[in-house]
Amino acid sequence: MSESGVKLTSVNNVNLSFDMEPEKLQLPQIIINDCGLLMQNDLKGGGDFLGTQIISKYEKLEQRPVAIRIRNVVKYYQPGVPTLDHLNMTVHEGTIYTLLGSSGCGKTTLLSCTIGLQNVDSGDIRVFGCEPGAKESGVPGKLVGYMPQEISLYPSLSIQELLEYYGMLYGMSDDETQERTKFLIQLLELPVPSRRVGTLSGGQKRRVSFAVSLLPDPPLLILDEPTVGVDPLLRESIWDHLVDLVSRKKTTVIITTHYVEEARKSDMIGLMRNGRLLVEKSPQSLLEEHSTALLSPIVLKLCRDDSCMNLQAITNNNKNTTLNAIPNNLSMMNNKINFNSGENEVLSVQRYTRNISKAKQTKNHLMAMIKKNTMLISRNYLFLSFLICVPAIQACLFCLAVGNDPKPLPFGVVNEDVNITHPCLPTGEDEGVCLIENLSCQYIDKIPIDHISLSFYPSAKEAKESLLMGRIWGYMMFPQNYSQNFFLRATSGSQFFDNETFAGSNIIFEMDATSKQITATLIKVFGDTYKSFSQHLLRGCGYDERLADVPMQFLPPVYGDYSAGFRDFLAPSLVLGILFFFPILSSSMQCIREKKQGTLERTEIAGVRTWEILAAYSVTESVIVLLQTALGFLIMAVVFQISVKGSVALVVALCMLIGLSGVSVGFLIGSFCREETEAALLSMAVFFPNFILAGMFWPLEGLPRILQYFAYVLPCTLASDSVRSIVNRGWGFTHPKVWPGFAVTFAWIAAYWILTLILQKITSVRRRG
Ligand SMILES: Nc1ncnc2c1ncn2[C@@H]1O[C@H](COP(=O)(O)OP(=O)(O)OP(=O)(O)O)[C@@H](O)[C@H]1O
Repeated sequence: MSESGVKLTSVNNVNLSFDMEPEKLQLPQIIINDCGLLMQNDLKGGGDFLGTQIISKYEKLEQRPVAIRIRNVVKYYQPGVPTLDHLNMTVHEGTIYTLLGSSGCGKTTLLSCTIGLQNVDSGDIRVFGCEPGAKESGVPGKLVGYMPQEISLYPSLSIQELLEYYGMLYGMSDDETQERTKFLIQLLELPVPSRRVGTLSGGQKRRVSFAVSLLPDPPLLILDEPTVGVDPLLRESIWDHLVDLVSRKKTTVIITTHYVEEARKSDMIGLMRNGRLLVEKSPQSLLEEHSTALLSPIVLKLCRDDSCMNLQAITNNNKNTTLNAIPNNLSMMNNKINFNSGENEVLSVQRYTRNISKAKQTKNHLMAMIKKNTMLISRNYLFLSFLICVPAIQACLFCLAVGNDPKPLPFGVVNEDVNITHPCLPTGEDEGVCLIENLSCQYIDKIPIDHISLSFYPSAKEAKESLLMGRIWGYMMFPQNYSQNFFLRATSGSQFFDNETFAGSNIIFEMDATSKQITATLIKVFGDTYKSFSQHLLRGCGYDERLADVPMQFLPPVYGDYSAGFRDFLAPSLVLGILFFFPILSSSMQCIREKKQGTLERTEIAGVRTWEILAAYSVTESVIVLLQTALGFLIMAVVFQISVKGSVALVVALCMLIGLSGVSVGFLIGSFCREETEAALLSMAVFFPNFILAGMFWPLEGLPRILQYFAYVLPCTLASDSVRSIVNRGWGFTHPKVWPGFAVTFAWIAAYWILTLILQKITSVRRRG
């Protein structure tokens, strides 16, 4: 400004000059400069604004204690392209600091670094004298209210529930929360508090988001574009409220906006461009310096000046220097001028720290999140019932489909022992009668027709053709004179009999053995049939039927039943496997949903730690796992008659532990996946090797030796062994086959938690670094 008036001159063809005294600048003037800048000087309404009263306020402002001090901060997302470029900024206590700047200039990044969500590559940030993110800094935490640019709210909660949730997180009493809610609803003209956030308009959602940041009445408010989508009247009242907060409570506010003129109500304006602060001045001094009543032309001019200076610098430097040596132009100049507030008192965080014990804080956080999780889950009735019933449905389907004897199996018969035109007639029981003719018919008669469906063929050639065509699983052939040969063989005692008799007394089988289960079933059925046929023959002919027995005696089993099927082996571990899988999926999805909708970050900004989030989710998921376990075992007991021989409580405890293990894996997956599909694929990739190798489907002894060692370290192997031991053998916790299942699952949960916390730490350091 020249002594004679306002004279703005800039470089590179931007020539602005007002050759008149300031007091003459009373009438609106429009000046179009060389850069096409439109400037309006309307000091009619702005006269008071530029008065001495305001200037003296600014002078006072600089003497106030410093709430936020940012020095020489550099931050890169991409190497070589600084998002924050040696940025300096000072925010005094009880002031509104407006950050202006074009889209992408780094405002949000600067705010994130200020509240400790991101770290900087170099430089120093102090908030109330502490490094943000440091222990006891209170930032992120209860000292800061942050309104992110995105909505970041739970759509299925009502406004009331949402404010109650954040109230609890911030350790507010119920009365306090109610009072603040009432006030904020009135101030921000929010809809009725029972309205769900998901049903609100974009502008209403933003106001709710604003209300959340104002709720705890923190000493520091960081608001990223709070007035976007808000009508002018409401915008006015929001600003009035901020001004009131600042003057009454000495709240410090940093706000970003694209509505430049809003910034008039702030105490300080910081104009950012390309990661640098071009100017840090009060709106009044800016208006006065540029002799205009509007801020937008000043912002435009400063940006253009900066562009022009950069261009000039590049041109000059092209001649004799490298690009790196280009000075920071306006920002450097401004930084030198404005950042001399080193002597100011720096606010101490102790001033704001309320004496609240760590335990009480953790309790508040846990209670709030458990309540919120319960509300979110219970809101979606359909999904909840699906979640609870799915393991039981899966177990039912498995029990129905797996482990039953395959039947009836089509099988061929070629009987050369009898006249084919007169195949076997039913022999009946003929108990006590020694029938030694048509023995083949007696054998066929003993075959259980519900298991084997017989088809008769005139010759082996035709039966084989049918077998090759896949119409039958095999055929049996009784050779000619089978009855005589068999009788001779059976009655020869210790005498030798010729090879012809031996061969002629065998039933010949030829089969398709591609299915192990079917082949095993057929061999067992035909073996059992032979035994009952022999016993019948021996009995009828006056011999001891025990001669038909294999000379081995099997005592009754100590555990289980010789007739038990595959289902009895599979069912307990199957339920365990399903209870492991579903929590992996649901918790990884929830984690990603919270990340994507920004609510996880918002919860962290409220000072909640990762382990608390994990613990709260574990509690709500445990209730679901409990219901899933109860329903799964109830259906298995009632429908499939699988009884639990041991302690039901022990089975439930192990199932819950496995469910928690699933929740923890889910969180681990959710921590490093960005999309739901990635998480779903990874969940399956984690689950299936576990399911297959953990001896859930097939005995571990069936695995190659080297895989067996590997299988023992998997999370579900010993647990599955344990659950089988409890259900089928009735063993107690102290049995060496039972407690390791609990111990290993517990150890795995601890390992998942540690890994998740480490991962969170790394990602947050990377996010910050
Ligand atoms: N996580 C990230 N990874 C990589 N680049 C990022 C990331 N976040 C922001 N950026 C980039 O950093 C620059 C500054 O972004 P930032 O969000 O801070 O700008 P802004 O001034 O807040 O913009 P707007 O006014 O549009 O919100 C942009 O170029 C943006 O693309």
